[in-house]
Amino acid sequence: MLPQINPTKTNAWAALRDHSRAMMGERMIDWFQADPDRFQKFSLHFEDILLDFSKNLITEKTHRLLLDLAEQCQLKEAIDKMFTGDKINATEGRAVLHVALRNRSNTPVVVDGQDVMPEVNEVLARIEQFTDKVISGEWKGFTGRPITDIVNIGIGGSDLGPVMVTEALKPYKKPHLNVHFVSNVDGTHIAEALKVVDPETTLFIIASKTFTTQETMTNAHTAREWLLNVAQDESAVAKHFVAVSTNAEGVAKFGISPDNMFGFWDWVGGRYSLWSAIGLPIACVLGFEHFRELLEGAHAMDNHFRETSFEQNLPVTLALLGIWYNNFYEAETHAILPYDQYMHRFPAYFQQGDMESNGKSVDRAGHRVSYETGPVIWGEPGTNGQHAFYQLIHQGTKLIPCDFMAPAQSHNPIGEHHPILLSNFFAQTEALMRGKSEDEVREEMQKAGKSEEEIRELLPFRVFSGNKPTNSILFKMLTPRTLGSLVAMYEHKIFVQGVIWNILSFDQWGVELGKQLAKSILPELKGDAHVTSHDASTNGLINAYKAMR
Ligand SMILES: O=P(O)(O)OC[C@H]1O[C@@H](O)[C@H](O)[C@@H](O)[C@@H]1O
Repeated sequence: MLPQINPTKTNAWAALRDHSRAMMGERMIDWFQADPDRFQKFSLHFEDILLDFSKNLITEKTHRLLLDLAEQCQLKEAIDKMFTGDKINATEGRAVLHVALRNRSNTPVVVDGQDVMPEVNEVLARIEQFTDKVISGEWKGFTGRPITDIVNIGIGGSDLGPVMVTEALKPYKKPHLNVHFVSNVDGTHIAEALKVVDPETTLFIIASKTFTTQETMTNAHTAREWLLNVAQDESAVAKHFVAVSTNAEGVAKFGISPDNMFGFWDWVGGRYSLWSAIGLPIACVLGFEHFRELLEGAHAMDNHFRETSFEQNLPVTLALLGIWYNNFYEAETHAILPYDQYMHRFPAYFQQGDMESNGKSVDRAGHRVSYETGPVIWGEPGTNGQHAFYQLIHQGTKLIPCDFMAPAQSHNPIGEHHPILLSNFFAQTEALMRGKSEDEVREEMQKAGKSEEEIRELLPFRVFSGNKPTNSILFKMLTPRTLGSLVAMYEHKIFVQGVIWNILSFDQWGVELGKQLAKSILPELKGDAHVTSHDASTNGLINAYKAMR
């Protein structure tokens, strides 16, 4: 169990509250002018990753107080508990050990008196054997042809991680294998996927921790029918379907033999599962060697997180900065803005990672919290975002802390593309920090020959207040290892924030109610009977649907 400390009752919180008041009106640009070492003081390195957090609304005092908060909330003890298999997912009575899945040092990790590493290694070895067979063409479909297409059927954590990683690491993809992802229960999703694949050469991976998820089971049955429609022989299922799950019974019931099942364990949370057999599509299309490098990168970040002082610790630093804005500046959202097209699903991945983890309003004792917890996470790749929503970040009324991420080297160094992309990456954080004063706008307009009247009219619209906080995360190149480290960095950031907010980050009861109600509504949609069992709005909508269909 994690310690239960109300963060608002700590001395550090009170000090931060006073300090935040004293900080009103302070400007980052002045701090940069006053201190030539600000960048050195507020930047950290980890392998090929540089985190520059100097463009934040913090002084050395703020930093110290935030570090005090981490100490006073017993973060160190909490980290040790996670890594040593304590059942910190209290409402489900489970350990939280995605770190064991990528524990490349292979040191024992004990849960309920048993080292989990032999089992972890065994599944990894099976993944390697299987992916080698698929990639080499040794694995054949029901007519003896090798696999050309992999369709992963899963949703939430059983989809978002593999989608994000296979997109991010596309340069490492095996050219003769295509991967498709079907998650939505909307028939359109599977229909469109099936249009472009051939039943003789398609392998379906049914990925579901529980193997009961309605969307996944519905899509899996549709895929099975589609295959059997052509194959006309039940034995084809074994050649075209494999499962990734913790539910062996459910998998067998679906008709997939245990030989074609890759297991994982209840101590792997859905949104932390890409490192487990849920990563099977990743290993299949990138090759096991690249999947292993991804795990190694994450493991290196795990070691950094566990062993480095909070002051030098990347995930802890990101987490504390997030708390600073969330709890002392009333920021409600946080943007993740990768300047890398391959990372286009990275913000969506951490929407689940962060919001499903820290979107909680009761503390670890079950009492309603009196302070803000997890922010809304959102974002799009740069530079697209610049031409869409950056207007609000620059000139809107809301404070939006942003993480800007970019690789120094592109996998596609075509012409001037990468320098242009990076010039935007650097320019945006500079613009957000500096802003543009009235004097600067006036001077610029005068130089452009504008009349005094024009200047007076337009000036307020052309001013940028600046002083907007950003982190810049610059890394050498988007390799499997670096991606593994970046993902683990954000996972640990989420963990640190959950610890400090005294909430439980590893359950997700909030997704249950809608599922329950949908189950009771589904039978009501059959037939023409007028529905009256709900509130007036829900009844009205269901009856309108029945009249329209
Ligand atoms: O892997 P499963 O069991 O099909 O679950 C998929 C998703 O189901 C959702 O209900 C959960 O909120 C997610 O955390 C989970 O990843």
